[in-house]
Amino acid sequence: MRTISLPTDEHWTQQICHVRDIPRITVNHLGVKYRTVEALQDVSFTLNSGKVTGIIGPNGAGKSTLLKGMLGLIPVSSGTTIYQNQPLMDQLAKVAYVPQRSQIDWTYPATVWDVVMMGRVKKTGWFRRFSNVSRKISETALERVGMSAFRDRPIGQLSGGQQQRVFLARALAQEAEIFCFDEPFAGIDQKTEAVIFEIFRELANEGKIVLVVNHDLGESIANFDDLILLNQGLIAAGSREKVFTQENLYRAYGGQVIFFQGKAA
Ligand SMILES: Nc1ncnc2c1ncn2[C@@H]1O[C@H](COP(=O)(O)OP(=O)(O)OP(=O)(O)O)[C@@H](O)[C@H]1O
Repeated sequence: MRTISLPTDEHWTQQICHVRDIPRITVNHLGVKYRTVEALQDVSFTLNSGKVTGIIGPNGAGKSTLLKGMLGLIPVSSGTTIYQNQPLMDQLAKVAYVPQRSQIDWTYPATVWDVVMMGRVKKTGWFRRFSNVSRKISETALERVGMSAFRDRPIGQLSGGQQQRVFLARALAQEAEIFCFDEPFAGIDQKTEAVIFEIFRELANEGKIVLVVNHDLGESIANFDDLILLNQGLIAAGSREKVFTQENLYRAYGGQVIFFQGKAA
C-alpha cells in the first residue's frame, strides 16, 4: 500500500504567510469627478508586485485621472487606495511618479544631473547635502538608462526619448517600491521604448509594482503582464490574456479598434 504524506499545518501556514506577504495595491470603488465631468466611477482592482501592469483605454477614458486619484494628487469623490494596509497617499515616499511630458516644464533651468538628484531629495531631506551614497545611486541610475554622457546638459535641450530616459533615471534613484508612469512612450523612438520596457521588467523581477499608462494597443501590449482596461469605469482588470480580448476592447473602444489574430489594429 502506498502512503501519501500530507503537508503539515506548518507547511500551510508558511504558504499562506508567503501569499499574504506579496505587496499589493488595492483600489476600492474609486471615483473622480471634475466639477461636472464624472471622469471615473466605481473602479476596483488589485495590483500585484512583480508585474508590469498597463492602463489602457480610449482618449478621455480616465487613465491619467486613475493614476493621480490613486496617489492622492487630485481629490477623489469616492473610494480608497490601500498599500500594505495603509492609504497609498500617506506613503508617497515609496512611490516614483513620472507625469505626462506635457505636464513637465522643460524650460526649467536644470541639468540632467540635477533632475536625477531630485530623486534623492526625499531620502536626504530638503536643504541637506547629498551623501556619496546618493551620488553613486544617481550615477548608477543614469548609466542604467544610457544617459551618463549627457549629465551636464540642460534638460530642455534633449530629445523626447532622452528626456524620458532621464525621468526614468530619477525614478530609479528614488529607490521606490511603486513606479507609476503616465504615457512614457508618447513620441519616443523604438530603441528607447525597448530600453524602458527592459528596465520595467527588471523592476518587476526585483518585486516592484510597475504601473504604466499606455496608448498603443499594438505589439507593445505583449510587454505587459496585467492590464487595466478603462472607459470612465472599469471594463476589465487582470492578466493580459484575460483582459485583452475582442469583446472587452469592443466594450471600451466600440468600433474604433479592429481585432485580428489576437492583436488589436
Ligand atoms: N483638470 C480637469 N478638469 C476638468 N476635466 C478634466 C480635467 N482633467 C481631465 N478631465 C476630463 O476627465 C476625463 C478623463 O481625463 P484623463 O486625462 O484622465 O483621460 P485619459 O484616459 O488619460 O485621456 P488621454 O488618453 O487623452 O490622455 C476627460 O473627459 C477629461 O476631459
